[in-house]
Amino acid sequence: MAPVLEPYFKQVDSMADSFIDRLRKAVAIPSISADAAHRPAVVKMADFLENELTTLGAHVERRYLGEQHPGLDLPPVLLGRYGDDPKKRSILVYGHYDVQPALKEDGWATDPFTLHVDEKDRMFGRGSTDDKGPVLGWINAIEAHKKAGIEFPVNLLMCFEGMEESGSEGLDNLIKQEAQVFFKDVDAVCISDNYWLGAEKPCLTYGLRGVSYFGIEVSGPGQDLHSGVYGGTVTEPMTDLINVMSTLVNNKGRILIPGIYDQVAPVTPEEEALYADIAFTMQDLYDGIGSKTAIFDDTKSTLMARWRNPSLSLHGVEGAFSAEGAKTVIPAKVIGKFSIRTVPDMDPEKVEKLVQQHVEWEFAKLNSNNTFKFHPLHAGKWWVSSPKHWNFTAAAKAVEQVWGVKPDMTREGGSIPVTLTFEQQTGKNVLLLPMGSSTDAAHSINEKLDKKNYIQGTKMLGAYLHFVAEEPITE
Ligand SMILES: C[C@H](N)C(=O)N[C@@H](Cc1c[nH]cn1)C(=O)O
Ligand SMILES: [Zn+2]
Ligand SMILES: [Zn+2]
Repeated sequence: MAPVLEPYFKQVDSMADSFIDRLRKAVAIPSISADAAHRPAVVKMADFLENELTTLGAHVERRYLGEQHPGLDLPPVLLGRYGDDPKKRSILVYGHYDVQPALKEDGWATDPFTLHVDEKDRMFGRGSTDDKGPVLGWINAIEAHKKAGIEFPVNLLMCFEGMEESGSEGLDNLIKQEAQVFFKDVDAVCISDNYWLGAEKPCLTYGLRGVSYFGIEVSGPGQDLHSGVYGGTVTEPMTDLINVMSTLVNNKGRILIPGIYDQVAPVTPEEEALYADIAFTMQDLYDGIGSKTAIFDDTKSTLMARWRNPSLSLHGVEGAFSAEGAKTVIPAKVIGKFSIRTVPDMDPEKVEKLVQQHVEWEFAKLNSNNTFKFHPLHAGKWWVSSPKHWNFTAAAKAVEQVWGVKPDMTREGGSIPVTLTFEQQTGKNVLLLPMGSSTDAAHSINEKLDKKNYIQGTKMLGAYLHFVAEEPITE
C-alpha cells in the first residue's frame, strides 16, 4: 500500500461514527428539487454543505442561476476549492445535494428523512446513496486528511448542485461561463453519482444514457365531476390520456413511437465482445428490482437494454385520483408524465419532435373534444467516453487498494445531464466513480447506502486523489 494511504485509511475508520452523523444530518434535510414547496429545504442543504466545507477551510462561492419560473429561485450552485498549490494537480468533483421525492406512505419501512441504520449496517434514508453519501465522501476525505495531518494530494475543485434530479436547469450555462475561470486549471473530472452493477463488485463507469422528459396534458370539464352524475355524458380526460399513453411503449419495453430506433447506433463487434466479461448475473438484477419480473432472461440482453438501447418509462399522472379507497371522481385535467432514456446517436431535439408528432397524432385519432397540450419538461444528453485514460487508471488503483479487486468497466442506464458539458467545456477526461451498489434502491422506497460502502467509499475517493496526483499524464 502507498505509505500515506495506511494512516489515511486508519483515520477514516476511526471517524466512521462522525461521518455517519454527518450523513444523518444531511438526510434530515428534505432537499426535494421537484417540489417547489421544498425549495427552502434545498437551500438549507446548500447552507449545510457550505458550512461543512468552510469549517474545514475550503473556499466556497455560491452561484445563483436565476428563477426556475416567476417567483421560484433555482437553488444555488456551490463552487468550492480546497487547496491552491500550482505544483499540484487540480481535480474537479461534481455531485448533487437535491433528492427525489419521498413519502412514508409510498411504502417506506421507516421515515425517509430520518437515517435508520439496521442490524446489517444498512443506512436507510432518501439521498443516502443518491447523492448525499458520495458528496459527503469528498468532505469526509478532506476532514480525515486534516485530522491525520496528511498533506492533501491535489487541489480539489467542487461543483455541487441542487437541481440534478430535475434536469440540472441552468447548470450548463454556469459551466460554460466558468470553464475558463473557476474551472480553468482542471486536469480531470470525477463524479460519484451512480451505482455498482451488483452488490459486491466495484466498477468505473464510462457511459450514461440521456433523458428526455415529457408531460402530456388533457383537460375538458371546468372541475372534477361526480362519475355517477356525469359518467357516460362527458368526454373524460383520463380516458383520452390513457389511450394516448398506451401507444408509447409495449410491455416488452419496445418503444412504439415511429422513428425512435432509426437514430440508435448499431452494435459493433468490439462492443458485442465487452458484455461477456462483465461480472453481472440475473440474480443481481432480481436483487436490484426485488422480483424476477425481468423482460429478458439473459445478462447480455439485460445490459444492452440498460446501457445502449433507449427505453420509455411511464411515471405517473398528475391530477389523477391515486389515494386509497374508491373515490368516484372524473378528473377534469390530467397530465401524464413519461421519459425516454436516450443513447448514441440519438439527438434530443429530434426525439422531442418525434414524440410531439406521435402524441398529437394519436390524440387527433381519438376525435375528442377535450384539449391536448404537449410539454417537453427537460432533456439531458447521453455521454460515452473512453476508459483508457490516466484518470481511470488512477481510479482503478484506488478501487483495488480499497476493495482488493480490479473494477469492471461499465456504462450506466441513468443520466447525469451535465457530464457531457463538463467534458466538452473543460476539454478534460470525466470519470464516474460510484460508491453505492445496485441494491441501494435509488429513487425508490427504502433507499439506502451500506455503511461499508460509505466508509470504504470515503477511503476510495481519498485514495483516488492520491493516485490521480501521481499518475503520469499520457494524453
Ligand atoms: C444517475 C443519477 N444518480 C440520477 O439518478 N440521475 C437522474 C437524473 C434525472 C434527470 N431527470 C430527472 N432525474 C436520473 O437518471 O433519473
Ligand atoms: Zn437520482
Ligand atoms: Zn444522482
